[in-house]
Order: sequence, then C-alpha cells, then structure tokens
Amino acid sequence: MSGDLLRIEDLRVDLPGPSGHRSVLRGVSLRMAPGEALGLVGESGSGKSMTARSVLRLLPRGARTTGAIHVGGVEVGGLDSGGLRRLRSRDVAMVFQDPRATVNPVRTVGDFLGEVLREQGLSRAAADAKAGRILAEIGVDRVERRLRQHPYELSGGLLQRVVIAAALATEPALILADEPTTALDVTTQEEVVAILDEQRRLRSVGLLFISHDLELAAAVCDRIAVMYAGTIVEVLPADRLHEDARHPYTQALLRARPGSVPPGARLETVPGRPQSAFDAPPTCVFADRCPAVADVCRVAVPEFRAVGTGEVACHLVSAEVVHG
Ligand SMILES: Nc1ncnc2c1ncn2[C@@H]1O[C@H](COP(=O)(O)OP(=O)(O)OP(=O)(O)O)[C@@H](O)[C@H]1O
Repeated sequence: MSGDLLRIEDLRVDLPGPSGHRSVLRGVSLRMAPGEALGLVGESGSGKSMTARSVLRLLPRGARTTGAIHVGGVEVGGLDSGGLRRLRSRDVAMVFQDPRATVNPVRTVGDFLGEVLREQGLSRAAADAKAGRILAEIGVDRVERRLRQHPYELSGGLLQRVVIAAALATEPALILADEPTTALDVTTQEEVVAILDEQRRLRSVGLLFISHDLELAAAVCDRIAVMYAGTIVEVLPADRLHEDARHPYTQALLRARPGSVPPGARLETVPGRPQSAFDAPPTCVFADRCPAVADVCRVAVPEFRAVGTGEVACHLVSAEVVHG
C-alpha cells in the first residue's frame, strides 16, 4: 500500500443527546503510515472511541459527521454496503475493551474464528487449520482443546487473545485496539500488550492503540497523539515523550503517573475534571484546566503547529517558539 494507511481530516462528529445534538469530535486530524503504531491517548470522554468508530462508520444512530477519512487512499464515507463490509471484515480489524462483549457466548472458539476465516472464502478445513495456527502463533497452549471450548471456559486474558487472533486472521492493514487491556488484570495486561506489539511488528500491521495510559501507549507505539475534549492537542514520537512534550495537558498527564514521583511523594492529578467536546471552551479546549492559561487562550482556537519533533496546538507554546 502506498501513501498513508489512515488519514483523518478535520473530523467533526455530533451525536444526538436528550436536548439535541452535541459535539463529541471538534476537528480531529491524524495520519498513520503503513505498519505504524499510533497511540491515541486521553482521559475518559475525550473522544478516542468515537474517532476509532468513525473509521469503520460504527457511530451511534443519528450521528452527524463532517470531514474525511481515508483508509489506504479510499474514502470511507463514499463506500457502498459491499465496500463497507470489505473494510470491516478484511482491511481494518477492531479489538474492543471487553472480549466477552465481542465473542458470542454460546458458540465455541473454533466456531468464532472459523466464521471470521470463512468470510475470507476459506473452506471449513482450511479455516480450522488456520485458526489453530494463529492461536499457536500468539502463544495459546492446547489449541485443539481451546477451539472446542466456549468463552465462559476461558479467562479474560485468554479470550482477549482469541479476539486478537480473529483480528489477525483477516490479515488486515490496520488494527484499531480500543483499550484492549483495561478489563484485564495487570499481569495479563502486559502479556496481551506484548502479543499485540510482537504481532503487529511481525506482520507489519498498522496499530491504532487507544488508551488512557500514556506510558503504556508509549511503550508499544511509534508516535503518540494526545486527545482532549474532541481534539488532538499534541502529536509526538513515543521515544521523545518525556523530553519533548510541550502541551500543558500532556505534561499534566505525565505528572499524574505513578512512578513520576519518588515513592512516598504525593502524586499530582490533572487539575479539574475531564471534559468532553461539548462542555469544553470553544477556544482552546484545555483553557479551563490549564495551569498556564492566558487571555489569548480564551479568545482563539490555537493552530496545530510543528514544534521540535512533534506538533502541538497551544497558544503559549507557539508564542514561545515565535518570541524565543
Ligand atoms: N452512544 C452515544 N450517544 C451519545 N453520546 C455518546 C455516545 N457514546 C459516547 N458518547 C459521548 O461522546 C463523547 C466521547 O466519547 P468516547 O467514548 O469517544 O470517549 P473516550 O475518550 O473513548 O472515553 P472512554 O475512555 O471513557 O471510552 C463522550 O462525551 C461520551 O459521553
């Protein structure tokens, strides 16, 4: 695939609420190269899931959308039902937070994986063989037995591996992983993240890794996009996160991590409460919570500008760069 794997341009989404439509994405723009892992990070309600769901046109009923999304150069908004089916079943795979909500509880693991593979045109025998092979590749033991088991017989971590196997089975160009480890205990989380990381490198699959955990995302991704109240406020290389983060929100998130302070010292939290696009200020979305807020932040929307190794939308950072 040449060019961008994923290109999102000025995506705006309004969702119906009890008192009319309200904005949940306020102009999201993102690019991913083929095989790249991009971490989409932010607090609850910032719009991470809505961004991922928009890629597959899986938004709630009544959603109003503007902007454009291209996957492998094809505009998702222009796809007919056949094209959309192909996008969802072949080009892009999605892994959700709770594997038990993804896998049909009354079918066996073998049936679940077999169904995904037969949609690709494989015979039953070929589908079963491939399902077993993929499970083994991601470190699932006693594969024959697993294929005959039902979801309730598997731990959450093992079931999430099955979901990842299903995502890999279609050989997609892009995996959207929406908080794939949040529902799991800490040790299992690490295993599942390691599998995703290993497999996406091995197969050169693009990975959009959604998380509220900046450090976790930085450990698996090439770049990090920080989201606040329906906008992207900063994008930077994952390995420069600590050194180069410029946006006050990214800096606050970094200070709010256990391990960012010496043992026994008080952990900072991001001051104020998380906001969604509809309750954040119309100018700089972070103005209400920003420790460095200035008059200009309440007057105009900050432009997204290249600064150092990354890009940032902050009046104060821009002023610093311009005025030295
Ligand atoms: N079905 C829905 N109908 C109306 N509003 C919704 C719906 N789903 C989500 N929202 C709202 O859209 C905004 C963005 O939600 P989204 O789930 O994308 O955030 P998120 O960053 O993924 O948060 P979380 O980490 O909690 O999943 C929130 O204000 C949320 O309340």
